[in-house]
Amino acid sequence: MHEHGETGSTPQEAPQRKGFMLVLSSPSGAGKTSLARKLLEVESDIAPSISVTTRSRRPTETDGVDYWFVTPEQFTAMRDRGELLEWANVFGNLYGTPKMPVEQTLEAGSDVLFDIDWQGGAQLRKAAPHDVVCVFILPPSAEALRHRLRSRATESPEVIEKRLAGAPHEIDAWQDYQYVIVNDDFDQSLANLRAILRAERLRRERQTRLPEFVAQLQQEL
Ligand SMILES: Nc1ncnc2c1ncn2[C@@H]1O[C@H](COP(=O)(O)OP(=O)(O)OP(=O)(O)O)[C@@H](O)[C@H]1O
Ligand SMILES: Nc1nc2c(ncn2[C@@H]2O[C@H](COP(=O)(O)O)[C@@H](O)[C@H]2O)c(=O)[nH]1
Repeated sequence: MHEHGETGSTPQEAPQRKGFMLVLSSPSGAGKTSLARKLLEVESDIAPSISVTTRSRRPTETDGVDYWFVTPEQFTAMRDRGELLEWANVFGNLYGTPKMPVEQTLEAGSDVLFDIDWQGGAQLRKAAPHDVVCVFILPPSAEALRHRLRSRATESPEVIEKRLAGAPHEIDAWQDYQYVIVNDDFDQSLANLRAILRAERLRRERQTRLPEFVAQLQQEL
């Protein structure tokens, strides 16, 4: 039975949330970018962190949407000015997270979604252990990973083989992540990711108005 409004008491303001950082990492080609894109389409109150990178832009990518594409000099200058929340060298290119947009989104009470490697995940966990939720995405098999990376064909065959060769080492990080999703069926993986997001939003410590709400509730009873 829906009891709301039946007592005649004044409806109270809904408790508000504290935003958190949702980090997706995986070996290259496991599907984290596809899952991240879809999650942003179907969920609200979550914004992507747009990284800066020195990697060349793929034809399918847009500057300022997928990444901010910068020169090594621009990257180093940003890093040295302390403008990056984390950064790493991944497969010979530099990648980093601009600090200010993340801080602004969190302060506004929304969540931030990161598609970053294990080195970045470790740096964020160290900087803000209570505000980071880490999800590791695994491929269902070695063959599936090879197939996904090769058929995506966004890199040269040499770079694809380099990324595949690095996969066992990247996978080593899986035990540092709170959640693990084996990305076999895409829709199921998305549903699991949405379940994580929903549950993490309900954590007591993220519902910032709960103490007042509960105190008022107890007073009125
Ligand atoms: N569950 C899935 N089943 C089949 N194909 C998938 C699945 N998830 C993603 N893919 C495909 O696998 C390829 C790699 O996915 P994606 O680019 O999202 O990987 P990634 O983890 O972000 O890789 P990278 O780290 O290299 O950026 C894409 O072509 C994508 O469409
Ligand atoms: N530590 C960081 N890693 C990042 C960041 N942005 C992306 N990445 C990771 O790099 C690899 C390769 O990405 P690709 O787009 O070239 O395929 C992948 O694991 C990304 O998650 C970042 O800002 N920091």
